[in-house]
Amino acid sequence: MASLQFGLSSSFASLPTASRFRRVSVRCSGDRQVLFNRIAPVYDNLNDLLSLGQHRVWKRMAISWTGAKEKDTVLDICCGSGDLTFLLSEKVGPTGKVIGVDFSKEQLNVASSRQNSRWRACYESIEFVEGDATDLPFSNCQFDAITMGYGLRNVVDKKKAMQEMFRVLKPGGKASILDFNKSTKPFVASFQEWMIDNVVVPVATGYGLAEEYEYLKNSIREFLTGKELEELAIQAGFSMASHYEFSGGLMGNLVVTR
Ligand SMILES: C/C(=C\Cc1cc(O)c2ccccc2c1O)CCC[C@H](C)CCC[C@H](C)CCCC(C)C
Ligand SMILES: C[S@@+](CC[C@H](N)C(=O)[O-])C[C@H]1O[C@@H](n2cnc3c(N)ncnc32)[C@H](O)[C@@H]1O
Repeated sequence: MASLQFGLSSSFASLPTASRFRRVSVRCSGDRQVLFNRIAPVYDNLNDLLSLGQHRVWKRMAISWTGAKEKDTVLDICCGSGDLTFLLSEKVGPTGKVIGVDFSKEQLNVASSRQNSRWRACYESIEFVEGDATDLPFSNCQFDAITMGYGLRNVVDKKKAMQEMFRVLKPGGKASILDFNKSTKPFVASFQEWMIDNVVVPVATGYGLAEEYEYLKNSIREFLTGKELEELAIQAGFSMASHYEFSGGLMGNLVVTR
């Protein structure tokens, strides 16, 4: 039975469109919540189109790094429309438990309707919950593994999000954090920005979402490098942290062990 719990309310969702955005300057958490609500109806299609389907490969890699197995209880933070949540449920099976958490009601609605529209025994073990990555509505040491795909970069308080991941993971549990890589190589960083300016934004403009996708470039500029992410994880208490770059350095995955 599909399940969707709503714990928070978006005080920004009812604002008129004109007051929701100022060009590319998406700074506070409420603005980001509005942004992800707005892109929800086209988010999955655009990911397939812009990455030429590659994001599915990156997500499978992220899942394999969690070490999740049958019967585990696992969490997908910033689950959005649920790609990683569904993949996790295939790993833990119908006897496991999977929770997808996100603060965008519209993304959760897409995730929930995907859960209802394609039945698989393992999808019965999924629960979607509305909540904030910096204040997770779960008790300490509850999860065997965690995923977070393209989430951490969008969270305003990244240190708090990392501390929350540490708190809810069981000792020995792993979190796998997939995102754009903030490369230290000037050529890679320039190519990434070129792709966003010349491919991503023009395509998104066709969907009336130019500003929402322009935000990507600044969010990567303001993100942490692989080394800085490893340091943040160690400061949050994790015993091991390794960051891997792939797809020519465009993408990265941080793997941390509690
Ligand atoms: C996975 C993709 C986007 C996720 C995504 C993440 C965000 O934080 C957003 C924030 C605001 C709006 C939208 C998003 C969002 O969609 C798609 C990524 C596509 C890449 C920009 C382009 C990838 C190019 C390639 C096809 C890879 C080529 C690899 C080659 C080996 C060099
Ligand atoms: C780019 S999407 C990624 C969705 C999905 N994980 C994927 O890989 O396709 C980022 C998601 O993070 C969510 N998000 C951003 N900040 C958040 C926060 N502080 N708490 C909960 N969710 C958040 C957004 O609502 C959005 O659904």
